[in-house]
Amino acid sequence: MLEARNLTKRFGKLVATDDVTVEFGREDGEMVFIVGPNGAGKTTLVNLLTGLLSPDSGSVVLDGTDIGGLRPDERVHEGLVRSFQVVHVFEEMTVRENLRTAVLSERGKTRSAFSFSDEHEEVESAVDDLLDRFRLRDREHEVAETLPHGDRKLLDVAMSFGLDPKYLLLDEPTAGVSAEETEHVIETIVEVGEAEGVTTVAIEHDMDIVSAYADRVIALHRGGVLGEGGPSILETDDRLRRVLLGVEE
Ligand SMILES: Nc1ncnc2c1ncn2[C@@H]1O[C@H](COP(=O)(O)OP(=O)(O)OP(=O)(O)O)[C@@H](O)[C@H]1O
Repeated sequence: MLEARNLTKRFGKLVATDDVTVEFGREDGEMVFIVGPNGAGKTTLVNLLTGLLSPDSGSVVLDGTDIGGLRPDERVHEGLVRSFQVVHVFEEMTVRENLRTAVLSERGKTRSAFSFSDEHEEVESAVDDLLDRFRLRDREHEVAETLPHGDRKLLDVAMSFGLDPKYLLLDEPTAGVSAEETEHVIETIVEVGEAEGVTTVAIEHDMDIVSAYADRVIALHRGGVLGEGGPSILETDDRLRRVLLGVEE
């Protein structure tokens, strides 16, 4: 279980995260969407969870342990992995080479336990697995910068996945992806998360996607939690609906 307990973050006078207490994670993983109008504090919350920002007060607790003292890279080793709104891939490397760097980085921890040839085989087979799961097999020898945006995004998420997350936090995975590719991208991410029991937490602005794929929705507004529940709250919670539509402050 990943928990935010009474997290507060201020930028000067602005309270970007206001006493937020939320939990993520079921035994078999879940798909959680964080929604809210521009400036609601969605990215700030993700940055606090992953350690890119330190809270002014409150704590981040992973499986019962306060991880506030851990750097972002140390949190990755604990299974807390994030990807950014802007794709972070090695542009001049092929899809396969990119995925290999992620798998090698994850294995850096255990490298001494393998002989070179065993390790080589295991790495390549982990890369094959990612290519298949993220439906990138046809593209494996293509250079990242030439990929359509949807596949670049999938490559980016696949690289995060190569780091063996228990919790995968995605900042707007469908941002900049064409309408035709959006469903393919989100469907693939949801499918892989479900198959591996990974809890995926995604910031999302497209309410059709949230309705279709969420196990749970957390709505933020002015830094605080406005509502939380199954995707039906998008219809049934009138205030929440109006805030998301931008017709109520
Ligand atoms: N580093 C910073 N310094 C000052 N203000 C910041 C900083 N980061 C975020 N903010 C402010 O904090 C508030 C919350 O920002 P945040 O990016 O978390 O919102 P968001 O819900 O992710 O918005 P969007 O949907 O537009 O990405 C905003 O008013 C933003 O301008």
